[in-house]
Amino acid sequence: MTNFMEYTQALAPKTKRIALVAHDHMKDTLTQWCLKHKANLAKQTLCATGTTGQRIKKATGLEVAPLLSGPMGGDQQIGAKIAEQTLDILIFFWDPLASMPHDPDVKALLRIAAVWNIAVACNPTSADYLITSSLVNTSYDYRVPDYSAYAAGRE
Ligand SMILES: O=C(CO)COP(=O)(O)O
Repeated sequence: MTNFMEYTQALAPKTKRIALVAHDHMKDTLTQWCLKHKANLAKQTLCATGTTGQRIKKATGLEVAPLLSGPMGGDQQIGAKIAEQTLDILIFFWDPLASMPHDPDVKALLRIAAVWNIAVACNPTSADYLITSSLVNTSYDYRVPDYSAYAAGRE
């Protein structure tokens, strides 16, 4: 298995670290989206949950660091990267028309992405806007929220 941290450290600081995830009915959509933005994505550091990553790799030839399959803990692995501040962007085409056995993991991933103020896109239109943003290919450093006042208020 390729080490995502090694990728991250070896690449230029402008490179954004992006996680790609799609539920089964959305995998074709994400694969098409990756083909459309292949040139841009090739400049970034990519990781993906198991099955999603295999599909993207096969369709695009992009280098994608593999994680576990979503229901087996892949969503949680991505959540851990966000909490450790080693991920900048989450592209997650979750399925709005199906329930998932690992729904708590899906919800936890979206929650932790909001907590750490990372960029998230959940559909192709938002993902188009995000990946074509001038911020993607700069060393723009997003602000990590300060929740100390909130924590103090709860004591
Ligand atoms: O279930 C997923 C995200 O919640 C995606 O997992 P796979 O990429 O392994 O299908």
